[in-house]
Amino acid sequence: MVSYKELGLVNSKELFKKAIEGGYAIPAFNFNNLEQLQAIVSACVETKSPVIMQVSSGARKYANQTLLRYMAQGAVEYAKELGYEIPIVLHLDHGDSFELCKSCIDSGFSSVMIDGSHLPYEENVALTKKVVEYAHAHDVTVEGELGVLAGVEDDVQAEHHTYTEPDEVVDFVTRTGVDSLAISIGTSHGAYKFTPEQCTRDENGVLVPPTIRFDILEEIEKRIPGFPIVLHGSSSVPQQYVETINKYGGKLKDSIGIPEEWLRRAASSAVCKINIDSDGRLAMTAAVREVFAKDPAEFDPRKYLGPAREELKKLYMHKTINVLGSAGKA
Ligand SMILES: O=C(CO)COP(=O)(O)O
Ligand SMILES: O=C[C@H](O)COP(=O)(O)O
Ligand SMILES: [Zn+2]
Ligand SMILES: [Zn+2]
Repeated sequence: MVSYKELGLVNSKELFKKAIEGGYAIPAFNFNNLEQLQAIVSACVETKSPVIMQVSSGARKYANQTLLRYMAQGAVEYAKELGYEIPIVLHLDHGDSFELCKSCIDSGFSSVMIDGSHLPYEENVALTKKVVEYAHAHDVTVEGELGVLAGVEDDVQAEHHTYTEPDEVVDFVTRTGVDSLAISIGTSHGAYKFTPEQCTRDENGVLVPPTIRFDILEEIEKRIPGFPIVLHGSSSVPQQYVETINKYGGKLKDSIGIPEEWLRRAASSAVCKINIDSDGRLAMTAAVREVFAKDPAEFDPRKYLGPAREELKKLYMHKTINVLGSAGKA
């Protein structure tokens, strides 16, 4: 049993409070390996941004929960070495059971998500409340979810969005005691958020997706003013990465994300945590493919993971400065 406090990590409470007051959002970046961790920390130190480093079920399977926890502990020291102390939250992304949340809390996570959004409402309330009781006894913050995002979410595949029902949010947050609420307003996980048929084209022929449901976000904000809202599925799928990947042998078709202006708009409201994973995957893949295409004789992993890490750092700096507004807030 180890408390995150001994590891120099923080929970999300203060960060969310400041983010709502300041009209910006805290980045929540997923990590699975060393290069991603280095990119996250160095980007956020350089831009002086607080950060949430999150661990998905895929990451736990790939890299091992214990190793990832030690890496996050190392991140705190690494930031100091780089010359600036930033608040770092270690968060469980899409936790699916009480046992998993408990094991993360017991091993030093400072924040957990319990995603009961696929369950019937009363079961979601009961499960979330149980996690909150355990987490709060350890000063760990909890994110719950209402509404289901379309697309693949962990092992659950939903064909259509089930938008968050604004009428449910007051009951859910008061009965569960959650610290933040993830909502479904039309974003989705992965690099294929919209089909080209759902989009229109602007004067340059660039695909513009249909809008997300800001009206639902506004309704939710009216019901629970000042309560921290979380947006999942918030990658923008930068087209330059898609082009680079396809130029160097990749086959990504019709990859469309959430325009960054929309995320800026969300960040200036009660949305105070924005989850970005796919954009990082695209940045790394583009960089690796470019090295492989230009220098097929290369076989030192540092020679392709190094450029991937650099590209990822650039992407994350851009997100904190130009999209979320969290730069300078640490
Ligand atoms: O929501 C996410 C992680 O929980 C990530 O979303 P993206 O797939 O849009 O990056
Ligand atoms: O929400 C999903 C995240 O993007 C992580 O997905 P993953 O389980 O494939 O790591
Ligand atoms: Zn969910
Ligand atoms: Zn998610």
